[in-house]
Amino acid sequence: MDQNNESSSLAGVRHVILVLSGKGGVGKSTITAELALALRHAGKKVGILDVDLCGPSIPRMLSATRRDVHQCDSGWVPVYADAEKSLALMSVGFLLDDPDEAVVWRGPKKTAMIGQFVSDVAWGELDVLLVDTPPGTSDEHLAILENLKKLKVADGAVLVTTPQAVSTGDVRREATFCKKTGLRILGIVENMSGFVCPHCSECSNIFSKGGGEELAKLTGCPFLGCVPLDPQLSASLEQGKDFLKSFPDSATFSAISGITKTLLNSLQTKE
Ligand SMILES: Nc1ncnc2c1ncn2[C@@H]1O[C@H](COP(=O)(O)OP(=O)(O)OP(=O)(O)O)[C@@H](O)[C@H]1O
Ligand code: SF4
Repeated sequence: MDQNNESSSLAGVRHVILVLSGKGGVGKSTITAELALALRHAGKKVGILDVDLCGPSIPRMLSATRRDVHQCDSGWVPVYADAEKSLALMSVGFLLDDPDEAVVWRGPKKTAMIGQFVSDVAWGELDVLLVDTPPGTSDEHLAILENLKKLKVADGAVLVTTPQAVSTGDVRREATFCKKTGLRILGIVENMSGFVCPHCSECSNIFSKGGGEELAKLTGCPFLGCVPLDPQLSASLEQGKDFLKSFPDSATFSAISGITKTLLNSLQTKE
């Protein structure tokens, strides 16, 4: 990370990674949450900034709903998802009176909120800050990128796709967005890649496979790996439980750990 941001609230953050997808519902928040948990298991201090203002799902997935954000001298104190304070979260979900309330804001209000998230959250020392974004390329994307670019702190993006999404072009548009805005693509994750049977743990490819790898080849970006569609993973997220802790012998655990290791290596080679 460029140390041009010494006085900013991100001064103690070593790496900032945006998690992007072309389409909604492909598992961007799931991958963000699982990457954060895997990094924490690897001994890293992690933060998640949820800029999906209209559909903030990070608080629920990490069992942190109905928590309040407090002020300190250096800004907003993030909500910690664990007692050790190694997983810090900030989301508009913490600022709403009712977490199910719909956020219906125009562009300028969203831009101002994201500006405040970047300048006012007292993250402290973090190894990695993951930024969960809405699908596509919206006001939120432009606002977060503009703010991060001013501070020269964005390491790059992880693109999440499903095996078949490459044919729709949405995710290719997302890759073009990264290229146009000068955001490095750290890698592509293929999510919902095969289905893990809840009874026998066998993984079957119900859709086509290989869309993520194909996209990586098309765009010249690294391929980070595949995460299967695993009912135990969605159940854990619904209940705000740490899947990686509950299912350490599963193929999904190995997949998420492998992706996290590759991502960490790519950050280290950049340092
Ligand atoms: N690998 C997976 N295995 C099982 N369920 C998954 C997996 N990935 C995502 N899901 C489930 O799919 C749903 C959508 O996932 P998620 O909210 O992460 O998508 P998203 O791309 O962030 O959506 P949005 O467009 O709303 O931001 C959730 O219910 C989640 O639990
Ligand atoms: S073995 Fe096949 S049919 Fe039987 S539970 Fe597993 S996936 Fe389903």
